[in-house]
Amino acid sequence: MTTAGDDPLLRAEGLEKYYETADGVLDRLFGRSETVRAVDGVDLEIREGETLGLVGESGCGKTTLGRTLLRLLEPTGGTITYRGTELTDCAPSQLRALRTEIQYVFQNPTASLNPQLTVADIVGEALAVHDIVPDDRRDERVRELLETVGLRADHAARYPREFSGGQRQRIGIARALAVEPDLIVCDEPVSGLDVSVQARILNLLADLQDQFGLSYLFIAHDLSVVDHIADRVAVMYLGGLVEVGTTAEVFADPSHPYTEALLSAIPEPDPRWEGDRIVLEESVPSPTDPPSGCRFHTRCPKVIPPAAYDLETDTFRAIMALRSRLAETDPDTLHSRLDDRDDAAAALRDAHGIPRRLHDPDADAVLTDALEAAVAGDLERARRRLAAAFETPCETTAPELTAGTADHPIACHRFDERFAAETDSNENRTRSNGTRSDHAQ
Ligand SMILES: Nc1ncnc2c1ncn2[C@@H]1O[C@H](COP(=O)(O)OP(=O)(O)OP(=O)(O)O)[C@@H](O)[C@H]1O
Repeated sequence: MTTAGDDPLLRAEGLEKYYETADGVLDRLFGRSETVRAVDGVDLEIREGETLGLVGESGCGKTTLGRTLLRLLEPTGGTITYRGTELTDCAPSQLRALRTEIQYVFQNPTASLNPQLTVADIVGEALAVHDIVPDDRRDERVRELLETVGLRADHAARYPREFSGGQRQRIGIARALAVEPDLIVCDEPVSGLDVSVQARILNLLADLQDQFGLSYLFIAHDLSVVDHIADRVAVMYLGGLVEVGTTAEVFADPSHPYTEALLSAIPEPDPRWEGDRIVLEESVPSPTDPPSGCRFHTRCPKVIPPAAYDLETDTFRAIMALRSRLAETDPDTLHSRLDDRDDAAAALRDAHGIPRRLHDPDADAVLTDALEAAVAGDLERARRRLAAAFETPCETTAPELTAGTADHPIACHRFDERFAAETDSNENRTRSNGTRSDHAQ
């Protein structure tokens, strides 16, 4: 279906969409506004005739990216090029013309269809606005479109409320098709529908693609849906893409730890999937204050431990959790909780799942010193000691979507040669886990 190697149909480079949360002038005046970095430097290509799946947890910025690509939302940075024309520079009249070529199918068909209008009006409106067919042919064209999406021609006279969820989504698809687009952004088009209805809508989209040579950006949080429909998949985390590749490759051999975790969470994983189930702790951090370096490092099961110490990833993750707990803790609160405990330092280790003695004596000495400082009330020293000693490259350097291959790029230091030494020594530790474990000490 794809024509890899040709110029892409649409290309986004360094695309950004930041929201300002200030409600008005007063909020801005008193500095009560926050910047939500919903899409933060995305490079993306959609190729002619392909379906590109866009996946990620709720709040990662998928909808914002989809809508910004069409300039339904104004980008705050970066460029979007469609068939060689830069959308970000387009005058409104040119953009209106291009809108016939790129369409959007909304997640919630009920909310996106005006309940006051008949189906003929809803689908016909697009024909009229863009002057697609002469007025006297409009009704006929609406009836044809309804039949194309598997509805009956006589449904034209009815109102959206008279249809089921799946039928409403077909109306949304007919409306998008009316202007004879080349590219349709489908935003969770089957979520909320029964599984059997989902399958019928997905089949319809595939048939329409074959019939009209359409390209799709298919946004979904359900990876099994994407596995069925997408040629390639782009994985999004907290405003950025972390991995892009063919669906077959990404599903069979996910590289980014975030992709691995998403795939492992599918209720009935793909038979090609051979990894363990990975439970991601906590939810996606706020895009108003995203973590430094790799945004996923705070949740990453494979975060790279510092090269200076011989630490297993699990132990290092536990130390990171202690670090972030101490960074957030008020000194008085900590002191009052630990004050009357002789074993306060050991209790802090236990509470975070850190072994009473680390295998690496140097690492243990730093940790012991930091815990003693914390227990003595010198939280600042504890924080400094931990931050200086237990710093991961994942928190200091943001990975770019350049590791891996050109066709399967991955934004993860584990695939970046610059961090090969750290990654290799960590992999060796993990492999030798059977013979030695921090937790066995
Ligand atoms: N109009 C807005 N103003 C401020 N913040 C917004 C706005 N719209 C979305 N956001 C925030 O931007 C981030 C990305 O939201 P977005 O809806 O694009 O994510 P998503 O991956 O599509 O999530 P979902 O699957 O839940 O729709 C979220 O933190 C969201 O709260």
